Amino acid sequence: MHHNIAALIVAAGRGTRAGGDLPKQWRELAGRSVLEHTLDAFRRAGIKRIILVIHPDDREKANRLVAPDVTLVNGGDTRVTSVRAALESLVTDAPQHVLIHDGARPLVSASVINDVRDALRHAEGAAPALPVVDALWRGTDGHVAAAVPRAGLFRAQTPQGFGFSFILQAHRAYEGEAADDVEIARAAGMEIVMTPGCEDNIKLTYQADFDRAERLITHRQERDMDIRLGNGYDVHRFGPGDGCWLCGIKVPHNRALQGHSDADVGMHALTDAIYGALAEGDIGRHFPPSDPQWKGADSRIFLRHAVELMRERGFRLNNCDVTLVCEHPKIGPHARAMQAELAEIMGCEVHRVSVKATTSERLGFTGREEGIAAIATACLGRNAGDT
Ligand SMILES: Nc1ccn([C@@H]2O[C@H](COP(=O)(O)OP(=O)(O)OP(=O)(O)O)[C@@H](O)[C@H]2O)c(=O)n1
Ligand SMILES: C[C@](O)(CO)[C@H](O)COP(=O)(O)O
Repeated sequence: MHHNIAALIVAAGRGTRAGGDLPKQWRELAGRSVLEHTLDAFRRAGIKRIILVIHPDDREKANRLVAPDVTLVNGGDTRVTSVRAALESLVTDAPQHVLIHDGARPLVSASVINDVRDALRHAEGAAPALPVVDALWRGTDGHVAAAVPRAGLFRAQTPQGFGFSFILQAHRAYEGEAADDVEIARAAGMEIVMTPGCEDNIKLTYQADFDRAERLITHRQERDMDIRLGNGYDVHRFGPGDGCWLCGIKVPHNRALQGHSDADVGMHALTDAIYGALAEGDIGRHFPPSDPQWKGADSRIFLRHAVELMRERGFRLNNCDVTLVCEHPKIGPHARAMQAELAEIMGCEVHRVSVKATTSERLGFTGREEGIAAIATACLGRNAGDT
C-alpha cells in the first residue's frame, strides 16, 4: 500500500523511570508486550516496512517480533543515536519518507499516523502535537515561583515524519542531545507542520502510565465489541422493459422492475440493512418518494449515503449478505459482478459482500413472476485503531 514509507520504531532505551523487572517496551500491557501493540498500530495504518531499533541485550526477545515487515537494528546509548542507527541502516534501500516513533507509545491511532503521512505530501516534515491547555508555572522548592504564558505552546508526540534524505542529512550534521527528531530537523532548517495529536497517544514513562494505558485498552476493546446488525427487505413489481437493475448491474430480461427510483431491489434492501444497523430508519426516511428529485434516481446515491452515515458514526462494514428472490432472471451468472459493484460503491473488499439468489418454488408473487423480493443483512463493526 505505502511501500515508499518506513516506520522507525525506537525501542533501545532502558526505561529507568518506569522501573519494573524489564525495560518498559518489553513489559506486558493487556496481555501483549508494549512493542507488539506498537507494531500492530502501524500495521493497522497500512505501513508495510518497519525498522525496530533495539538494545543488543534484548535481541533474543526481539527475534520473536521479526516478520516479513519487521527488521531489527541495534540502537545506541541515546534516543538520537538510536534513530541515527536506523536511518543509516536504510541508506542502501532508501524509502522516500520515514515515520520515527517511540516504541513506548503503543496507543498511537491509525488516524494520528495517517495525518502525519498525509501531511508529508506537501511538507518536509510533520509531527503530531496537542496544545497546552492547563496553566503553566515555574516552581521552586515546592512553591509556585512564576506563571509561564502557555499561548502558542504545544506538547510534542510521535510519529514524526520526514523526507528520508532530509532527515538523514540533518542527523549526520547534528551533534549533541535532542528531545526529538523535530529538534534535529529544525536545526537543519526544515519546516515542520503540526498535525493533530491525540490524548490517548501517551508515552509510557512512569508506572502510572501503564495503569492508564491498561484502562484505555480495556475501553477500546469494549468499544470494538460494539457490533451492529441490520436487516432490509424490499419488493418491486415487474413492468414493461428490457432488463432489471439488480445490485448495481443491469441484468437483461424481458421485463423491468417498476419503482420511483431505478427500482434496484437488492441495493435497496442492502441500504435499508445499513440504515437498520445504525437505527436510522430506511431509504424512505432519507429520500422520501414524495420528493420528485428522486424519481428515476440511481440507487447508488442511497447506498453511498448509508455508507457515509456509517463512517460518520465510526463504523465500518464487516460483511453483508443479499438474497434476491425470483424465478427469472437467473442471478448466478451475474452474482460476482454484483458483489464487485457493491464493494466498489461501499469502498470495501469484495470478500465482505455476498450476493445470492433463490426461487420461491413458484409459490407466491415471486413464484408467479409478478416481481422480485430481496432481503439483506449488514454487520457493522467499530473502526479499528481509531480513538
Ligand atoms: N538509547 C535510547 C533511548 C531511548 N530510546 C527510545 O526512545 C523512546 C522514548 O524514550 P524514553 O521514554 O526516554 O525511554 P527510555 O530512555 O527507555 O526511558 P528512561 O529515560 O526512563 O530510561 C523509547 O521508546 C525508548 O526505547 C532508544 O531507542 N534508545
Ligand atoms: C520524542 C518524544 O516522545 C516527544 O514527546 C519525547 O521527547 C521522548 O521522550 P523523553 O521522555 O523526552 O526522553
